Amino acid sequence: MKPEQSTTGQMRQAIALLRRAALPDQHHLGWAVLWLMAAALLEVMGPIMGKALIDEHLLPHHLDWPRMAGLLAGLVLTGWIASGLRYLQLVRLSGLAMRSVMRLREMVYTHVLLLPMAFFDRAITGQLVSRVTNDTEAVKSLYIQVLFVMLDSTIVLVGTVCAMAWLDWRLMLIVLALLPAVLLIVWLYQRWSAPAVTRARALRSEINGQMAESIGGMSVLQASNAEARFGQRFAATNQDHYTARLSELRANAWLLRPALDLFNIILLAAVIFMFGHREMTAAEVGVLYAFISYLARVIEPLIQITMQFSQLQQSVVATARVATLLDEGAAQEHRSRAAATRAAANDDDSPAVAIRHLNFAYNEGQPVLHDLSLDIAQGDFVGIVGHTGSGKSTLLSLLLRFYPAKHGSILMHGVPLDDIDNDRFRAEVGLVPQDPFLLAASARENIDMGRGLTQPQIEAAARAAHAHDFIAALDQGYDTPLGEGGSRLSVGQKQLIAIARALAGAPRILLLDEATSHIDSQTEQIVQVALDELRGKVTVIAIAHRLSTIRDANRIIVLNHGRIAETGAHEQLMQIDGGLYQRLYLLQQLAA
Ligand SMILES: Nc1ncnc2c1ncn2[C@@H]1O[C@H](COP(=O)(O)OP(=O)(O)OP(=O)(O)O)[C@@H](O)[C@H]1O
Repeated sequence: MKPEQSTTGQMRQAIALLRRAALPDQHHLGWAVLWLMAAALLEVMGPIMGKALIDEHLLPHHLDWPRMAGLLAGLVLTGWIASGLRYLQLVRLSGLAMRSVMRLREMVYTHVLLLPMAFFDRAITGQLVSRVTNDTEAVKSLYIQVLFVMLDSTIVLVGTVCAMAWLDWRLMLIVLALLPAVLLIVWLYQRWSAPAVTRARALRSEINGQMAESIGGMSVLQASNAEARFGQRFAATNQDHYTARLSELRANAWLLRPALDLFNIILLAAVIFMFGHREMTAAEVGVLYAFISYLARVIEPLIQITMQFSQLQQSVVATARVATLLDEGAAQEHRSRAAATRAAANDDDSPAVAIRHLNFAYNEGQPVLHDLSLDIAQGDFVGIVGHTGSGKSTLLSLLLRFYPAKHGSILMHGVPLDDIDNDRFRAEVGLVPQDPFLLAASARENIDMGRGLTQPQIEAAARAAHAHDFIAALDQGYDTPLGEGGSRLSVGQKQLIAIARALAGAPRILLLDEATSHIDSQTEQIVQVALDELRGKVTVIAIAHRLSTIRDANRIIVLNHGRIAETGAHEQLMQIDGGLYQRLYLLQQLAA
């Protein structure tokens, strides 16, 4: 991920992203501001009507009943309409916020799907998931808690101060002069409670982390009889979280509320004192009433605005993190170069794979592959072996276009890899990974992978992978849910489904990345038979730690420190006395 930005940079990023996410709903924002202003105006009018009722009718005993009833009705109605408007705006903004979160999540997820493999070498899964779930959720609080509350409070504050100034500007100045004390109280509260808030938040993630870790490693945990220890660890973290939350609440109960209540009384006393100092005329009693009504409306918005600052900070940081992720460059887009692709599709003579002087390094100055050149004929079965770290998976990743081959070239059926458009490339090249990634879905869905294949196509692929019999024997056949990660199947069965999935796309080239490492010998034999049946029809390139898997390959490439050390069929390589392959083979025989 990119380095952290400055606060202004983050703010700019967050605002740009918010605008992008809320673009289709922009008119709602305009209306929200308008209605909030109307609500504030109505609220400010209430005490003015109260003042008129006291000063013009009650004190002078001028009992003009129709006008008094009108003022009273106005008092009730303005308050009622104002709270109605505020509620409607909250609903409108909540809708906008939730739609923005939905759009953002979609944007982030689809973007992550397009990121190059090099990104995932650096990324931490938990953090990425958190970007899609928690950080996008922070956008909602940015709209509702921060924007709504701040906007609402500012409008009410400005409106109230204006009304106070209209009633008695000197009194208004006194109230304004005392208000910074509210800011001081809230600032002190935030300083006092901030460590507890941060700690509570960190402990909440810790609780989630412990839970996820325990569920993920349940078999190891139970097998090691570690339930009690993990339970104690969890209880301790839970207790810490409780304590942190408690100190947060204590700061609120002991400092914030009492101090603000006290301040409210001081302000009230100051206003009454000022009135006492003047010769109070009957007309001023109404002003006193209006001022007292306004006091609460001045203090509450100020508290709200100040309290939102820390939330604003957190939301901006989270939103900026999402923006940074969206700024990550997507993988190179491979557009259709139709002419080249078509020409190659008809070129039956060119090798399935031609590698020319290929050099590769993940990190500059640390080469992994050195000047590799290799031709693989169509329909060949080629095995790649070598010590751990010799570059086998790297070569496969380059063949799969997970990383761009910057030095040297790779051609498939005569076309440079970069010139084949994405859909065609993914249809032509199938992959069976070491870890057969299965969805928590049915066997059919796991083979289909959303390609919309027909049942005969799925069944044919399953038969070719020798997976049909065990799938058909499941209680609901192809529709049997396989459980999370295929938990209802054995490792070997999962691998056969992964092979069926790769074959279902009718690839011209099939890549196997240590597909037999974790399976039993019996399933390995099934895989061998399946591969044998593909001979001549599909080009198979298989990395194998288990040399028995590729023993029958037409050709075996032995890699050593990123270079081709030996190449030939099994029998030929076994003839090389002291050769790398011979040693690897004999070692495995000894171990067996
Ligand atoms: N994503 C990566 N980023 C940086 N270096 C990497 C990355 N993947 C592999 N390497 C390095 O490249 C070298 C070759 O690794 P590679 O995985 O290709 O070897 P391998 O022959 O497939 O090994 P194994 O049999 O253990 O899977 C190793 O030194 C490894 O540390």
